[in-house]
Amino acid sequence: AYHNPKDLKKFFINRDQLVMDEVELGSGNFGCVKKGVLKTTENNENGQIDVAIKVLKNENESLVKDEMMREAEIMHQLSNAYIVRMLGLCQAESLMLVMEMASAGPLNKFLQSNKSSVSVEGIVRLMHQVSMGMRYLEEKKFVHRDLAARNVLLVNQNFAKISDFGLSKALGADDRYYKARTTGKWPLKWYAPECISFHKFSSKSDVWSFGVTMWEAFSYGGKPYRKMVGTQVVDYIKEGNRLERPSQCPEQMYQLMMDCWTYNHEDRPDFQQAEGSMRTYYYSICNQPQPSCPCTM
Ligand SMILES: CS(=O)(=O)c1ccc(Nc2nc(N[C@H]3CCCC[C@@H]3N)nc3cc[nH]c(=O)c23)cc1
Repeated sequence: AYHNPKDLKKFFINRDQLVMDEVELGSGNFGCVKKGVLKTTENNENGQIDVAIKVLKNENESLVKDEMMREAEIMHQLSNAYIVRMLGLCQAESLMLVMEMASAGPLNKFLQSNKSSVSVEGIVRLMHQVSMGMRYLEEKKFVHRDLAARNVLLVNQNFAKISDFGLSKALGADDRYYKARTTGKWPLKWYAPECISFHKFSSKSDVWSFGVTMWEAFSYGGKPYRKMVGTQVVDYIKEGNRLERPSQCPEQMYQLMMDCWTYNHEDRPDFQQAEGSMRTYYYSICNQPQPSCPCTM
């Protein structure tokens, strides 16, 4: 179970501050994510913030509740422009995780329905933002363990944020990886070989997932390894095969993806290197002068 729940105490929101829509934004095996509004009284100004509320379905299971508390504890330690923020927890009809709203939703869905209006340069910008968020996680020694286009959310078509920390782990100060004791419902198509063979998760395995997420983005929300199931992908990769270059994907971006899919994690780039490659390429193609921080679009 999580420790020091009192740290999260000041993050508890009382139920009458929340107005929940019936609209369901998405769902997973934990429950669902709903649209809502958080009423605030910042410096006695009555305001309200759009929020996304993660609601547990079978609340009674303390296991699921513990998992959400651990997710909250991780998000509580993160503060970065390219990572979805947690606003607080609410214990009411069920336990709820109140998060920042990214109203354009998951990257894969957005690209599937906006192929014509998002340029390759726009995708490079979004994936550079994801690499900056992941570089921050790497520096803070957190492993995400579920990086995929479905878990990259868009504020708008120029601004991406990493979400869904349900599988994330904080590494010990001198740990180089997290060792999972049991396997779960794992997104095998996004997992590096060492995750599947040895259950070892590190920022280097997140780099592998970043490569698959890049492939999804440059395929405008395409599904990776279309004709295969997860276990077939393991052999496909072992034999040296990799996802093919999406038709719109620039050579340099495909080269970076291939580097992210280096079989041996020691020879894979880390996010400091991957972010540097993304930044160099992005600045080389975008024609407008660079604002100090790309998120001030
Ligand atoms: C374009 S849309 O109206 O379909 C739409 C869909 C989803 C969202 N937003 C979110 N979705 C989801 N969906 C989860 C649901 C469970 C599977 C993984 C998804 N990332 N998690 C979060 C979390 C924090 N903040 C969010 O805004 C958020 C916004 C709009």
